Amino acid sequence: MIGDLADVARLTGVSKRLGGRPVLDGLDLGIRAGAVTALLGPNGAGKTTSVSLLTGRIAPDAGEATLFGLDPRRPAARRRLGVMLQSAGLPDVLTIGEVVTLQAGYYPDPRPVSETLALAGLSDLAERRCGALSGGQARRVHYALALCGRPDMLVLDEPTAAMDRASARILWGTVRAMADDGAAVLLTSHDLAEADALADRIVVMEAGRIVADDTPAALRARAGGSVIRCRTSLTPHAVGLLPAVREAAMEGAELRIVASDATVAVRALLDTDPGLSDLRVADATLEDAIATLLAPRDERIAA
Ligand SMILES: Nc1ncnc2c1ncn2[C@@H]1O[C@H](COP(=O)(O)OP(=O)(O)OP(=O)(O)O)[C@@H](O)[C@H]1O
Repeated sequence: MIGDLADVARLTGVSKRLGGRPVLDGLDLGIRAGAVTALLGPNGAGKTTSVSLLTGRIAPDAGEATLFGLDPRRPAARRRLGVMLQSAGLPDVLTIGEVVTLQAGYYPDPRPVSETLALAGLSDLAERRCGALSGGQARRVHYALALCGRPDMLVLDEPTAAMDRASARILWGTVRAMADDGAAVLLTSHDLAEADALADRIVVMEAGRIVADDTPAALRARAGGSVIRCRTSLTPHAVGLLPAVREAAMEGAELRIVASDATVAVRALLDTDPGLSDLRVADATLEDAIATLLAPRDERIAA
């Protein structure tokens, strides 16, 4: 909630143009302490731009960005921030232990290097040169660099993108522990299973606006009970009028239907289109909920 005292970072009425086009227009977003907030949305929605504004990498054209109550570009604010970006280089000739030691030296109260390496799952790789790392190992080093200063706010941009599931689970566990310890964590991800597993709160952006801001459970509940997929000659509009159908939209060549009662909806579908094929029914997931939120308006028929 905007104005919440527990917000450690905040965008208030922020507008930003990039390349001559409006990217954000009057955006309000507060990031809370002690919680993991996931920023989700399709490519180009404005997630990275929002993160760049909150972390002081760019300044708003209008409105205000604050970090710990200060302009995010102020060193006093940035010292309390740990950031893991998608694209950042590492010095090839230094070892992992050396880059972490170097980075920790910039902070007033850093973690011991051995603790940082352990949290990032890098204890066995401390002597390895950064030029000889796999993509997933390099991501773990970036994670170590983000958390070595014991930050009050941790910003993770697609943190597990190149990681295997085991490394991702280590990261999720330590991120959760830091949030439980009081840190504000802001995460962007295209991995909805990651967001569902980790986030206390999910903010969905589309075209520079916030279209949902809720807990994962509340978002899932919004998608309804079940999702039905099938091939049918019926239009989404016709299916939207059937009993128990909440929404219907094309997804490639298939029709995707959100139903409050799958049995009632399936019976009506089969009665109306005996030629219907490839029928599948599943519980609604977070991915379904977000697909529903982001479906093009003219394809989405609410019953
Ligand atoms: N430096 C720039 N110059 C011009 N346009 C830009 C610049 N940076 C971003 N944009 C545009 O701003 C919009 C939002 O970009 P942004 O990177 O914030 O999206 P995103 O939600 O992070 O996307 P992704 O999921 O692809 O990372 C896009 O249309 C993008 O093309």
